[in-house]
Amino acid sequence: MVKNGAIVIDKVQKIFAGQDQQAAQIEAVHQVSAQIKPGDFVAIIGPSGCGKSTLLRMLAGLDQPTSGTIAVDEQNVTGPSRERGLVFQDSTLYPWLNVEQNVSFGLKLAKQLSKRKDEVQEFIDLVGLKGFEKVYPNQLSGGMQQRVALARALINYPKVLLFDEPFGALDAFTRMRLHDQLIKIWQKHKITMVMVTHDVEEAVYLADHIFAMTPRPAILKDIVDVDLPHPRDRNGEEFIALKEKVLRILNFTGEEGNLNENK
Ligand SMILES: Nc1ncnc2c1ncn2[C@@H]1O[C@H](COP(=O)(O)OP(=O)(O)OP(=O)(O)O)[C@@H](O)[C@H]1O
Repeated sequence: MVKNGAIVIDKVQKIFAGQDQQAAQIEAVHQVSAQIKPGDFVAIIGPSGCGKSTLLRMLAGLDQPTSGTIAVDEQNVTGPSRERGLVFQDSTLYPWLNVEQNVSFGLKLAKQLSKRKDEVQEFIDLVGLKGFEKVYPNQLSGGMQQRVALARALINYPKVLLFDEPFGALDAFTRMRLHDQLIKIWQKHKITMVMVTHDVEEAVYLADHIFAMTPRPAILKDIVDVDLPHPRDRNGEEFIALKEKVLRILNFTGEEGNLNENK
């Protein structure tokens, strides 16, 4: 199978209507243009409420730009597609289905389960959940639930995987383990990854390119390239210098409230 996953974002703007006629419109994303090459890992970082999730939702096809276009492999994104997998912070697993059933749910809907049953186990193994096939979501830790969500997205062989703070609710130790697992999966499957995160260290640890956004409306302020081999040393000089560079671009001075909602 030919895997691409090239993304072209062209002058994308998103304006939300106010709640009623008197309420002001909200411009969440302003004229963002960028190109993401197949197999790149991009992190989108910016202040809370700046418009990161809105941009990601438009990449997913869950929202449409007010103006501008987004294309994946030269096809305009007009709605959700199995070729663009999604993993959110609170990935909702079906509580009445066990791990195996959650991962295979999409295959069952597409009537492909009997043909591709072996792959269900393959992806459960890939995310490190061997032995947990019959366990239900309420018996899993948050990190394990996120890995089920990842396996569920991966089984569709997406060209692009979109993440909205997938590890935001996890403790630091679990998050670091999942970072390493995700990098291995990314290297094996060569999927284009786009991850919204608040965490500068997470961005520098995972991404090839970091899109630094301004406070709302999100404008692409700068792109920081991270040219360090994996696995990256979080305490390495270059790593720390890159973290500082991103923080400088985001104008983070260390003062309280600096990375919080701006308006
Ligand atoms: N459906 C909507 N209708 C109206 N306004 C919206 C809608 N979705 C988002 N917004 C507004 O757009 C702005 C950007 O929101 P968005 O969720 O994209 O920010 P974010 O950068 O992802 O924030 P955070 O990091 O806190 O999750 C916010 O002011 C938000 O209130």
